[in-house]
Amino acid sequence: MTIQNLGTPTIELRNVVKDFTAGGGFGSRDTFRALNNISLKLYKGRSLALVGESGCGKSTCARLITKVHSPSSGEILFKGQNIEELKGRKAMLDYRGKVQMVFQDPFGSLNPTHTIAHHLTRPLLIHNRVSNKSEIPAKLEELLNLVELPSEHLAKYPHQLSGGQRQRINLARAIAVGAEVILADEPTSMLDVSIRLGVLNLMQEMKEKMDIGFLYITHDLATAHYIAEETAVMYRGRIVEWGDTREILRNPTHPYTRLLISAVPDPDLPFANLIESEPNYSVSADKIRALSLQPSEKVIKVNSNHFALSWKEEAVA
Ligand SMILES: Nc1ncnc2c1ncn2[C@@H]1O[C@H](COP(=O)(O)OP(=O)(O)OP(=O)(O)O)[C@@H](O)[C@H]1O
Repeated sequence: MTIQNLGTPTIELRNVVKDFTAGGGFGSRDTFRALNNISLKLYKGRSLALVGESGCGKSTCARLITKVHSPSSGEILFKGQNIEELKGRKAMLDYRGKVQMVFQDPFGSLNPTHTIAHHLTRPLLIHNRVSNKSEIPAKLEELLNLVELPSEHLAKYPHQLSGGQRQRINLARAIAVGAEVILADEPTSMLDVSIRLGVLNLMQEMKEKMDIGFLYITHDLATAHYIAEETAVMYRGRIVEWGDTREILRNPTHPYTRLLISAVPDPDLPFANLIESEPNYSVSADKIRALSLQPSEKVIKVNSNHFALSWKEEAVA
């Protein structure tokens, strides 16, 4: 499917800027620009990977989408409607049900004193996902089935499950409230390497079978190709390269993306085969970071769905 005929995005960010203000001494106030002119689109049944190192602004994007913060300027649209216009308890409950977050620490978002059944029953009731309480047991079984866990887990407590199983419960909870979009913030980075792929595969299935759209937030470009058709590479509050994930991996164009790829430690990763030329980037990482900071609004079109912000080439040479 080409990007042109995907319909209205479920979530769209248009030229979003986020400034944080910190109180300085003697009443002065410092402003820090965490997001600088961010535009992106998330479609149902597709994934967008938001990739970048710590502090680049990935989680701030998610916090703006979930209305924890408001943008300083720019717009965030849900199915074409500016989310700033969502007012009232019902509209907010509806939006919060449809736009769900899954966090890095699968234990942190579960209450150790409650069973898995309790964790899944509450959202079903709060978001009116069952018309009668008698429907709950079947619904709980269905949810566990969807995330490929045996129904015996319903009676267990979070500490009795593995990290991967707990993350599956968090995904089940998002399904329980009727999520159309899941903002998954480093969802596998605290899991053992051996079970990461299983969770990514489950997200892939949720995307394909339930038409859920994912914003997959990660510092690890190597995992983006598992579930994300598209990728946006962020550096210090800006998206420096974006478009088709395989195109970006095959032909990384912005020096910062090349730096990220050259930092992937494992040459045996399947995605390493996607890079046609060895990204033997001999310039220093500090130099690339410095040049990536130089403001540029000029966009290089690499192909129909692959773009990069321009940079001063002589600064890399
Ligand atoms: N509420 C806040 N007040 C002030 N600064 C903030 C606030 N939230 C985030 N920041 C700053 O904005 C920048 C981006 O933070 P953010 O958490 O979005 O980064 P990130 O890419 O998600 O990093 P990580 O992968 O470490 O979570 C950081 O420099 C952070 O210190």
